Amino acid sequence: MAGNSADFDTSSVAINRTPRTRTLTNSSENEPVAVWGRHINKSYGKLRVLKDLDITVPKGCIYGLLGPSGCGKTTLLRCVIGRLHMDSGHLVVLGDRPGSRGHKVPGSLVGYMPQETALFPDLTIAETLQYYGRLHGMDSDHIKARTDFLIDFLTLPDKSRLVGQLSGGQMRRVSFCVALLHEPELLILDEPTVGVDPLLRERIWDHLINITSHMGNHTTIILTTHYIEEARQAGKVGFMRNGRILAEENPMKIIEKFHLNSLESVFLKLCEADKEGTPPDLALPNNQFSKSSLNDEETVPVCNGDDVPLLGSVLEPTVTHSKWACPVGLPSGRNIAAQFMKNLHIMRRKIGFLLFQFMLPFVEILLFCICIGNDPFGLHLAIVNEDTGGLGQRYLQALDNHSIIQENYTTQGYSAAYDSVRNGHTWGVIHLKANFTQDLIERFSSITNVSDSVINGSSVHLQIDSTNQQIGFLLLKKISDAFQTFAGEFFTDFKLNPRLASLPIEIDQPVYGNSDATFRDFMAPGVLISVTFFLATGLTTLVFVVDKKMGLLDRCLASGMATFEIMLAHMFTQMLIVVVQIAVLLSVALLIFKVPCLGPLIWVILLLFIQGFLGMSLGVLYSAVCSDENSAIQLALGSYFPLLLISGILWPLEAMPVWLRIVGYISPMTFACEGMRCILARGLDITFYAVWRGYLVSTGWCAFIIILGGIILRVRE
Ligand SMILES: Nc1ncnc2c1ncn2[C@@H]1O[C@H](COP(=O)(O)OP(=O)(O)OP(=O)(O)O)[C@@H](O)[C@H]1O
Repeated sequence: MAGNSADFDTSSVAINRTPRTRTLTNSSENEPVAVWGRHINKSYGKLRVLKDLDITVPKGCIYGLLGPSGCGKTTLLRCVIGRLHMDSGHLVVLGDRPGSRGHKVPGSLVGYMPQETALFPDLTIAETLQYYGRLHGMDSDHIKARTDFLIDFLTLPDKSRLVGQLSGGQMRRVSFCVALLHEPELLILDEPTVGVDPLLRERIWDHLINITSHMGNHTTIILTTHYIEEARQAGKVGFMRNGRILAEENPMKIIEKFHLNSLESVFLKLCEADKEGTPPDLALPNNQFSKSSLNDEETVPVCNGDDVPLLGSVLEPTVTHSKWACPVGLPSGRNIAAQFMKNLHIMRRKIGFLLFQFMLPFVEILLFCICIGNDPFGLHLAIVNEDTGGLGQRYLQALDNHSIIQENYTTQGYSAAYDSVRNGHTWGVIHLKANFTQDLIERFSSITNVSDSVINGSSVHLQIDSTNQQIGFLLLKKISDAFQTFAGEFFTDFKLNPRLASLPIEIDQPVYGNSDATFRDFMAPGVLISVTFFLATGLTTLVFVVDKKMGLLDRCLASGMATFEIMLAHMFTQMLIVVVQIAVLLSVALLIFKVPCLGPLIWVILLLFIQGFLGMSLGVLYSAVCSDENSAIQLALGSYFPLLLISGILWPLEAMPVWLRIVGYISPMTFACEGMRCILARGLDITFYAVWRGYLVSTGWCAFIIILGGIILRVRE
């Protein structure tokens, strides 16, 4: 690669420019440099992990990063691949700052093998490599050839085996394959030989030496290892302690310099010297970029080529919060497609989960249609009929026998009937007094001169248990309906107009809906919206949480994917499930239970589709906010009921206090629910304000939540 490049002389460094990367060279030896870092600082909260660290990794070299557990090796590597942002310092990787716009670090210039396995257990080995190959823009033939080679080289089992069924060591080797797959210029391997048998470890080292020595300076490798002596095979080792690199040198040279016989002894010696605060006579040999040399003249070297001045921009002042320096670019179709295909493979393996997802809306809407909206029936009422004239009995015969089961307490008396209500055996008492017939005749015949006692004696006396409002309403309605029927017949007998028995209120045909509308008709639009919304939320609530925990998210991002692309791909995949869920919901509600749909079905489907998308966005937001499954599930469950209550789905919004109504109006489902009600029950289409407002607000919420989720994910990275 270097051979193809045009050289630029600088006062302190030489820069080679190639189509893939810009190369920084160490001026004293004219040695091209792959990674160059100075004064790197990084803290996690109050914990200072990297402390003014310097590192120089020559191109085409194997660099062994050695140090005790917790000294900051992984943190440094994650800074190098652009997955962590330094608090301050200068870092140049393959000619530019990691994470800078257009630079494929993180991305295809790097192959990253993290410490944890970070593989999708539901993919086969071949699918795993195919996924990462696609992310790196490799064509199918190339991916296949590399897959066959790597499987053979790392003695992996058949490529159709599921990753989740491999042993720990085999998984680590697959993880190693992923890093090697696209033959990147920089390989970052965090403990590549852990859990690998000595024979294979030797082969791995041979391969690493092979790819660094037989391809010019094309490939540079930085690796960490706990087997300190295996790093003798590296071209350069860096001894790290307490967030600093104590020394960098060729392993054999450093052993010689200290007159010791192992790297371990050298490291001990360096640590002792560091503890005593007297650095051994070794500090960063041949390093022209050491702290002392970072004076003004050298930090901004002049580029005398006619191309982009490189180091001037590279060595800008301290980098802080560079995550804001590179705003989200346009999502890449290739990345989204790769992620989408990967998600489809995983989904295919989870048939049980899929069936469950399709059964859920079926069961929910079925139960709703069966359980909600029907009139209660078989309600026991205690009857005390002391009337002997016959009209009392005639009235009781007018009662709806399906709704009310009459229990005769006439002989036991009123107090026994009352006790039956108190004991919960009946819902109320109907009491007809002894003179009911005579008093009623007098009431109707001498309407101008009726005494209170006649009115009292001719009334149906009712005492009910009103703890259940719906049952109370129904009993009152049935008992008064029965009276009107009975009185109408009574008037007919006397050749009078039966309508005299009715209240003097004429109820005409409703403008919208019908006079026998049920509570189900009121709730159905909201239930369709809320079931779609919450099922979709459930689908995505855990996606990032699980990926984050397993290190999968980190690896995808290190491969050049943007969080936004992962989000979109997840939503596209889950949308397939949501579409089926909507189909199930509508089929059951409209076809089986004949929930009225007077408006165009297409608008119903579209509104549910948007609500599904909105639900998924909310799930993604929960997933972005939470770092473990428990908190994500708690958040999703905790928000379910409040959202349902303030959206006017269970009870009209008009019944809420005004201040809460405002909250209700801005909640994500309220206007959608209103819009849905207008389409289903009123037969309106999208040209009506109450309908298009539902689409507009839902779409606005989608955009807001996706952007917020994207920002939170990016900040939390
Ligand atoms: N995300 C994080 N938040 C807070 N502290 C962290 C985080 N990641 C790492 N640390 C802390 O930073 C220090 C350095 O961690 P790091 O993983 O870089 O060490 P390491 O040298 O790679 O260790 P090992 O060899 O065991 O992997 C440790 O004390 C670790 O607990």
